[in-house]
Amino acid sequence: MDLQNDIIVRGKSYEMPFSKGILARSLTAAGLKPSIAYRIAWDIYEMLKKENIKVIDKSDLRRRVYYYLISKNYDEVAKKYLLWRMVLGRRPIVILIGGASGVGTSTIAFEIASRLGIPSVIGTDSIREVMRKVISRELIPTLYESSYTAWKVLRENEDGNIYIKGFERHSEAVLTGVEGVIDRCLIEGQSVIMEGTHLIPTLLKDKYLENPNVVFIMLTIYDEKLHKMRFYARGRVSSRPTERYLKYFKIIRMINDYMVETAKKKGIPVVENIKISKTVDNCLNIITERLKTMVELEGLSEEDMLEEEA
Ligand SMILES: Nc1ncnc2c1ncn2[C@@H]1O[C@H](COP(=O)(O)OP(=O)(O)O)[C@@H](O)[C@H]1O
Ligand SMILES: O=C(O)[C@@H](COP(=O)(O)O)OP(=O)(O)O
Repeated sequence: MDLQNDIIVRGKSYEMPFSKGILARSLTAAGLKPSIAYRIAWDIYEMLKKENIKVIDKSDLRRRVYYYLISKNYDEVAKKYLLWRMVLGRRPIVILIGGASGVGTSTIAFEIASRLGIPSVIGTDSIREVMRKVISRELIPTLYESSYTAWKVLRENEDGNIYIKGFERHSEAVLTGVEGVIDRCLIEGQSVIMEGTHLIPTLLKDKYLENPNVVFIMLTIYDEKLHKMRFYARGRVSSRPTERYLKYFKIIRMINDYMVETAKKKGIPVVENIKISKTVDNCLNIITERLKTMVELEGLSEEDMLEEEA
C-alpha cells in the first residue's frame, strides 16, 4: 500500500488512510444501495484528491459527506448518515436480536453488525457456556439442557406449560450473564449486538427495556415449513444435527410463539425473517427510529450533530 499517496482521516485519538469501503458501508447503513454507496464514496475520494487534501478531520469528512448527499437529493439518507455517525462514534448502543432456535438470529445479527461496523456480536449460547462453568448441574439442571429439552429436568411441582417453564428456567441464568454484558458495554461506552433464543422479553429486567441505548428486536418465522427448512440448511453447513431440531420442532415452534407473544406484551417490535436483505432493512429502520428518539431526548439538532467532534 502506498501510504504516501493516501488521504489520512484524523479522528480524536487515531489516524487511518481514507477507505472507500468503510465510507460505502456507512452509506449502505444509511439506506443506500451498495453500488450507489460505493460510487458516492469514490466521488468523495476523487473530490478530496482534486482539492489536494492530504489530511482531513473525521468531522470535516462527515460534514462533506452530509452536504454531498444533500446536493444529490439524498436528503433522507443524509439525515440517517449523520445520525448513525454521531451515535456510533460517541454513544454505546446495545442491539438485542431474540428469536427461537433456527429463525435466523445469528445470521441477521452478523449482517447488521457488518452494515453498522459494530465489531462485537455475542451469541447467548456462548454466555450459556460461561454460566455452565460457574453453576453446577445440580443447582440449575435446566441450564445444561437445550432451550427445547429443559422441560425434561424440571422439578415435578411446576405448573402451566412445562415446555415453556423449562425454557424459562433454562434462560434465567443466561439472562443474568446477558445483563452483565449489557451493563459493562454501557459503562465502557462499547456497542455490541447480542443474539439468541435466551432473550425473553418478559424476563429481561425492565431497566434494560426502558434504556434508550438498548434496542430489542424479536425475529420470527410465521410459516412452520419455512422454519423447518432452515434446520436443513444449517445442517448442511454446520455440525449441528438437523434431526435433533426436527425431533423437537413442535417445542421450538411453541418457543417461537411464546417469544412473539412476550415481545408484543412488552412493546418490542417483531420482524419476520424471510428474505435476509429485507429483514436487515426492517431491523435497521427500527434501530434508526430508536436512535432518533435518543437524540431528540438529548435535545440535539442536525446542526449540533454536524458540529459534534467525531
Ligand atoms: N432470511 C434467510 N433466508 C434464508 N436462509 C436463512 C435466512 N436467515 C437465516 N438463514 C439460514 O437458516 C439457518 C438458521 O439460521 P441461524 O442464523 O443459524 O439461526 P439461529 O441463530 O436463530 O438459530 C442458517 O443456515 C442460516 O444461514
Ligand atoms: O438451546 C437452544 O435452543 C440452541 C440455541 O442455539 P441456536 O439454535 O439459537 O443457535 O442451542 P443447542 O443446545 O441446540 O446447541
